[in-house]
Amino acid sequence: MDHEADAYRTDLMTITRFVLNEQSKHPESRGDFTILLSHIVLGCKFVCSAVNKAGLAKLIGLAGETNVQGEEQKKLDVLSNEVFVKALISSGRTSILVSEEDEEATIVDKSMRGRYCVVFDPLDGSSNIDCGVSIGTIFGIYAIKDDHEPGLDDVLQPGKNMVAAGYCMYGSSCTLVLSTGEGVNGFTLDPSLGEFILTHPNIKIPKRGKIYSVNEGNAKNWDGPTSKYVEKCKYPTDGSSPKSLRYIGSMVADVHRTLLYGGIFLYPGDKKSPNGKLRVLYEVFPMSFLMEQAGGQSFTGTQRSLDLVPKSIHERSPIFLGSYDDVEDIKALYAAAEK
Ligand SMILES: O=P(O)(O)OC[C@H]1O[C@](O)(COP(=O)(O)O)[C@@H](O)[C@@H]1O
Ligand SMILES: [Mg+2]
Ligand SMILES: [Mg+2]
Repeated sequence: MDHEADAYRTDLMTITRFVLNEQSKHPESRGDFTILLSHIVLGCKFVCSAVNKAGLAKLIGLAGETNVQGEEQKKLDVLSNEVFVKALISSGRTSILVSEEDEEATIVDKSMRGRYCVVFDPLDGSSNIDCGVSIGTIFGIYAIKDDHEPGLDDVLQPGKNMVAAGYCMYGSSCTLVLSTGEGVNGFTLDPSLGEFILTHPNIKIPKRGKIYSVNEGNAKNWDGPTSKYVEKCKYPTDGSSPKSLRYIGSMVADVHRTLLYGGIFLYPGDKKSPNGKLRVLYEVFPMSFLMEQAGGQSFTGTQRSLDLVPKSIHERSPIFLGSYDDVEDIKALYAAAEK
């Protein structure tokens, strides 16, 4: 194909086309999910544009201060939350929303209700915003039964009941990774088209990886199995090479690298925080769902992460996720510690 023709390619698989194709495999589908997803995609594009302008925004006023027009500058995580709440409600396809930024779940007004509940972290890794490191949005979707008054029970469900999960990473490019329970696919935003294009079809995580990813500054408070595991990453006793350490401190970016290159990401519980830091509903579950769909595993230190049944919407859990064989190793250490 010559250059000119290449510039006008219309056979590109956009995310909308991709989801419509998936929808056509399910004749009973009413298209609600496709509409919901198109609203999530719009939210991601909006936040991506705001993140790209974050440095410039300081020229007209710092977050929390007033700009030259006398308007208050919103912090990016507050702004992102508003964007997603509005996008999700206006889709007319949601009944309950749970956001990291809102203490209570939002029950959608009767007139706008639909068949889905969305749990989300509107801006993950927000402490990294000011230094330009990759950050992201994480989301998980549950379906609710028709003619059902929505309540917390609809979202306090094990992660294995999710019908879809994904994240969008605002990095050197804007990448949306999605699973509807039939594998994992990655889409990159083409800024000139304003469309997410399928660039990473059918992502499979390598069975074993060469990288471990953890905040080692917490090591003095770790339990035995986590300490032993990290020690083995650095000083393997089976003749294998030591693993490399990579830790960005943005879950989306650390998990994205783990998904593509393999290895393990861990945020364990420790003496100070027995349940770790990451939130079950909108961090642990969506990422665990994607990891399993890509052939990897996710473990809490006691069980498969997706089997957890959360009791409250902002509950936390330790998490160990990544390549199948690497997670097997940490599972074996926890099993041995129980004996
Ligand atoms: O700084 P720490 O303790 O290593 O924690 C890093 C983790 O905290 C988070 O930033 C928490 O997410 P939020 O920014 O959404 O609160 C994760 O993205 C990341 O994995
Ligand atoms: Mg987060
Ligand atoms: Mg957040």
